[in-house]
Amino acid sequence: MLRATSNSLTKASAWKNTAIYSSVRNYATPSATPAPASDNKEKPSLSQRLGGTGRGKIMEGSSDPFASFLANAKKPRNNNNNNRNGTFTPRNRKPQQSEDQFADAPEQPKQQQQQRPRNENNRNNNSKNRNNRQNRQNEKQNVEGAPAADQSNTTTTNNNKRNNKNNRNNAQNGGKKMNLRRSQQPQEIRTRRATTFIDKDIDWASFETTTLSVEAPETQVAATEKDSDELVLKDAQGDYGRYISTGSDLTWPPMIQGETLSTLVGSNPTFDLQQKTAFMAAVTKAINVAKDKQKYKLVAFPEPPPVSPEQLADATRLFARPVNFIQSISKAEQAPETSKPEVAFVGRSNVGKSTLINNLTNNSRLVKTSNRPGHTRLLNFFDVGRQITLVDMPGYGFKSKEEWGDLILEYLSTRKQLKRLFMLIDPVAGLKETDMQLMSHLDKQALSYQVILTKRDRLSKEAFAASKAEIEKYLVENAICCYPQLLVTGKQRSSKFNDNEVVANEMAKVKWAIVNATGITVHPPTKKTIK
Ligand SMILES: Nc1nc2c(ncn2[C@@H]2O[C@H](COP(=O)(O)OP(=O)(O)OP(=O)(O)O)[C@@H](O)[C@H]2O)c(=O)[nH]1
Ligand SMILES: [Mg+2]
Repeated sequence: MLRATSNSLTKASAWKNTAIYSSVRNYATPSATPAPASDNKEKPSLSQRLGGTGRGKIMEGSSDPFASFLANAKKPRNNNNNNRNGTFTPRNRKPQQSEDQFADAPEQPKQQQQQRPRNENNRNNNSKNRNNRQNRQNEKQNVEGAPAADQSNTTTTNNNKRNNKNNRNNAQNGGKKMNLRRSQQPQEIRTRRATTFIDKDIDWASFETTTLSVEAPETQVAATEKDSDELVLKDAQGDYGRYISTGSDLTWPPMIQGETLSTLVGSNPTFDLQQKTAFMAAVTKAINVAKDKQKYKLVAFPEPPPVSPEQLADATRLFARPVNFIQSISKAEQAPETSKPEVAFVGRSNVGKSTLINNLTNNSRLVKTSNRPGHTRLLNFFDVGRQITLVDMPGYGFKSKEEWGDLILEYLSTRKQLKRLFMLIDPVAGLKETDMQLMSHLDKQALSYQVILTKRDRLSKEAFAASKAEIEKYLVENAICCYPQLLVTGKQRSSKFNDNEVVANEMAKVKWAIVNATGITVHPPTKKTIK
């Protein structure tokens, strides 16, 4: 078991041994060793540096991310082996860890066995198929991240089509059903050591160095109309929308907590220095014009307006359009180059991410699902109606692997097309430590996310309401970039708990939330569809 409380480990060193730390270190806070808290007190605050009066807060226990960003912004980032500090860090090298830290993680040989062929179709095809060589070649391409869609161009026979279908499934599931000889497997796969990406045994909260809080709307002091006008951040509609992305229909409240934003902006590497500087200058100005600075705090989350029948119809129309698998990737830089807005689904393994994508698109065969946790192993991209992209992700927590966590975090940190992350939570299990840890990470990265409660059909009305209330309470008290409205999904089936009509309505709301997050206008129906 992973023991963060082990005497041999200090808290700080345990934190450094985690995947999320190493990812944050590489993408968010370039300095390898955070400066001690005492050092930070000496520095001028962020808003002071920007000409303000010093409300910008220096993060305790780590270097100011904005300062780090300034220091390192010009340095080219090498994705291979060199980190931003110019120090050599082999990509697969693990952070130092004590021998027993990942003692529960299965060693690699077991993993290799899992990746040996288990696909009935594949095996049959391989024994009978005269196009074995082509089949193997296709599989190899899959492993290397080649888009499955491209492979369909090469199909000429039925056998080949079957092979491609298998290969596509292989691609989506991380090559799990590969029929490669050991010597053909990429070195990277063979040498990996299985472990979980965020482990529940770690007391993550104790490693927090920054406290970001949200005040409930009732406790806020109303601004005068003039102040409000001055405080409105017009820039929010532009490049900075992502920091406070709430969808096109929402009006963001006039005041924003400068401390929170300075932390968020500073730690988000997606925007360039110029953008950050301009944005922070605007925030600093907004904070400074407030008459009583102590009273002006973040105005929590905006309330979402009710969804109109027309909006629901628009969303339903979009998801009735053709859906195509685009590509599976094992490295963030392989992500398809598309300008379409994107939403991604993240959550613990087995929470129902892949199933939700199937339900949304009404195609139960689009993504492979399984009651075995850890089924999806790559990021899978799907085009919906040529307007938006959906991304299915591997799960974290039970049966997850460190490299999947790295892949997810790298994708989240670098993908500009990403408009909102949908975070799935199973209300039967409730919020887990790993969920909270990810939320905290997203808050620091200023990535907006919305919670979807899955498996509604597995709980009675009362039990579901209780679980939902508990999760909502946590979000209100802790989450920052979380969209205020919780969504719900469940299987359409007759069970003593289930109300199919309610579940169908909820699904329409999820569809609308996606349309809203991406900010698209759904194309009107064509003449053909009107007939
Ligand atoms: N009853 C019920 N079962 C569900 C629901 N959604 C998913 N499941 C089941 O939960 C299991 C896991 O579903 P997946 O969609 O594969 O879960 P995942 O989050 O993609 O899992 P990984 O790929 O392993 O991370 C499957 O057996 C699904 O049938 C739901 O809303 N209700
Ligand atoms: Mg899945």
